[in-house]
Amino acid sequence: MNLNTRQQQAVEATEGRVRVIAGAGSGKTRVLAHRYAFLANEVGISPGNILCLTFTNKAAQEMKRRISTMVDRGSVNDFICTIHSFCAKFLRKEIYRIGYPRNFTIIDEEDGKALARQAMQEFGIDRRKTTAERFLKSVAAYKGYEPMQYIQKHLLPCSSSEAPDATVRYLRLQLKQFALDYDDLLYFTLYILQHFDDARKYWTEKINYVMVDEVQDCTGDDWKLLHAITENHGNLFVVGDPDQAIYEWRGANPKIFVDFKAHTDIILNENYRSTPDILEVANHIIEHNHNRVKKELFTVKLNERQVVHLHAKSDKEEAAFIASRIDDAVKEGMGYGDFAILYRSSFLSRQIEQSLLKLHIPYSVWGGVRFFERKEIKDVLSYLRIVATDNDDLSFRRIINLPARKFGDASLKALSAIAEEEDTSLMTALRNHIDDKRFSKPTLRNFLKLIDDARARVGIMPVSELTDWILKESGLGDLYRTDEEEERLENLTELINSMKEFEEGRIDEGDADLTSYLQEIALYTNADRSNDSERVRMMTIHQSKGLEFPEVFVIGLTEGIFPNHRAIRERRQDGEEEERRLMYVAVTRAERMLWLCESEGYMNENGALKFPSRFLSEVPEGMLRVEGKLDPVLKAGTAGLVSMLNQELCEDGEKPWDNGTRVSHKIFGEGVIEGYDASAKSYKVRFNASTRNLLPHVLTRL
Ligand SMILES: Nc1ncnc2c1ncn2[C@@H]1O[C@H](COP(=O)(O)OP(=O)(O)OP(=O)(O)O)[C@@H](O)[C@H]1O
Repeated sequence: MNLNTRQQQAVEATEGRVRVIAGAGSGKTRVLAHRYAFLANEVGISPGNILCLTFTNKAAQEMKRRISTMVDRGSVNDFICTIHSFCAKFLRKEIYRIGYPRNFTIIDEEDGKALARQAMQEFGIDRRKTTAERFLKSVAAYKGYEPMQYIQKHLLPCSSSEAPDATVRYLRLQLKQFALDYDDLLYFTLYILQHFDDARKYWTEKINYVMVDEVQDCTGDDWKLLHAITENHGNLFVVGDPDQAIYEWRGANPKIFVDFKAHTDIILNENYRSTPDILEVANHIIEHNHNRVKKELFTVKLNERQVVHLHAKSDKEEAAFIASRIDDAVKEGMGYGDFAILYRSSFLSRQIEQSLLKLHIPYSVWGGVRFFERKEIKDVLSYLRIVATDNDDLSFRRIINLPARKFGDASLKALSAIAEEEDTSLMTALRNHIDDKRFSKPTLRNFLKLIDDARARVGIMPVSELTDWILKESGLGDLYRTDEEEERLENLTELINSMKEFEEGRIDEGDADLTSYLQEIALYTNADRSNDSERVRMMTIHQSKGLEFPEVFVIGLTEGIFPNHRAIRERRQDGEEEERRLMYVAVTRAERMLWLCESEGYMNENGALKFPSRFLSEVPEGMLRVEGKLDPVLKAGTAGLVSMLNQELCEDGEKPWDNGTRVSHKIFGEGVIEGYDASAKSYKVRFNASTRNLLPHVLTRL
């Protein structure tokens, strides 16, 4: 099977709780795929009883592809997916229990923002003060605080009122459309598992084996679901790498993985991806983290080219160097797809893009604007959503005047008032009041007819054909053709291609209907769809997770940018360590050649001089070949900047004790603080007989 002893052991450890701590490039994807095949082929478990969870949709597709080469075709099923898409599948079957229709909608971040804006506007929240994004964060915190209570209180259709504020209003808008965001998918699934015995019995008996990839990036709620779903059989196999935990800032909790009590523990530390030099750089950097499970990666591969520290005089020069290196290498026989350019923050891509364009090097930016978040894609999907259900007010608002139907703000306001009063959706209100003279226009009648005609075609036409039909009949296609934005038409063609792929994938299951498509698509991101084998790939390091490339450039390695000082200021040591893990992820993406790039100049943020990242100094002298003229003064500059930041954090962290705090001193006895001198960092302490100014280290707080 082409596995090493430990990998083999992991594959065959099928029963109970198994934890695999897998270093970068140590073959965890391979282990997961083989384990699935082992369960299906050797142990004889039906794939319908195995749940294999990946971090992204793209990873799920890749996993399916790998597994399909090892098992019968019928064995690759829908239970190889992300946690959120598992929840969507679960809810499609079970959500009726709490009064929701099976064709509930899933709202992504953009949809959420639109709802947020509406709620904020109604409650007069100034959008210059609170952005929709920030508002949504507070909603998420509200939900996450007591998810079960929040569902009962706000999201069950029978739920009763609470004095409305913007958050409550937002939740009502969600309920009105039966719309679930990503958090809700998880919470609703947990809710049903906890509150409906027969549902719990069915699912926990059905799922005999659960395997989870990238488990270090699971949140506490994800873990709750893993425990709930394995309650019956107890077979939970988790794979992850604490050194690659890069989503703590978003609520992931890698500590749960580190503390997980398994029946079987396996460590994979043989790396098959990178050359020894690259690994050594990675090992040296990650060693600087204190909170980690120590594991040293090794490889039997041979070195090819030394890792380079590229130092340029300006970011323009840095970009030009990279473009010309790629150009030369391609002339010597490498492919554009062999290169990846990784960065901490997306603004760093612009300069490189310009240089690549200059040399006519094909490239793609992953996640610039995510494919399914582009305007034209969302417009078409909104049409499809309205065809699927009248309840979707968001989609209605988006398309009712697209193309123009003489339905402006005033009409929308009038219709909204009616819908609110009658407690129906905008679409239903329009249907019921089409004879009202405010709405009785041929354009609007045509719109209703278009939607009804499309609805009659659902189930007869595949989704791809239906979409094509809507583009023609609605006039949307023409609109984009006159838009002069070539890209939009290309994207629409690509959307229809994606639908065809979806239909082909589902042909055996008879599950390629419009609702399933819309639910699936709501979970997609741009990274899920690109076929970039002939292009240089540019992406943030977060997006590079799980990928590998022969040659990698990590750009913008400037202290402050990477590690990002904002992250460190906000989360102190945790922030610094997560930045370092991000660096570790970046370095370990490279197979044969690695460039660590930075340049001189000034920071955008504050105009200060740029200095090389501390991560570069964490690699022992001589291990990196320096390209460019690196003045030793710059290194000293980095050290100065780091210590200044530490100093700042230290001072911030030492909040002085309040006046009145009781303390004791070896000689003077007990006393009470009466003041603090920030410049001397000393306290004024009153003792029985006198007052003294003393430094904190001689005082003990009582
Ligand atoms: N036993 C093996 N023999 C040969 N090659 C292997 C073996 N195991 C894994 N590989 C190869 O090593 C590379 C890394 O494997 P894989 O992508 O599964 O690693 P990973 O642990 O998921 O990495 P990361 O966590 O860094 O994303 C792949 O190219 C894979 O084919």
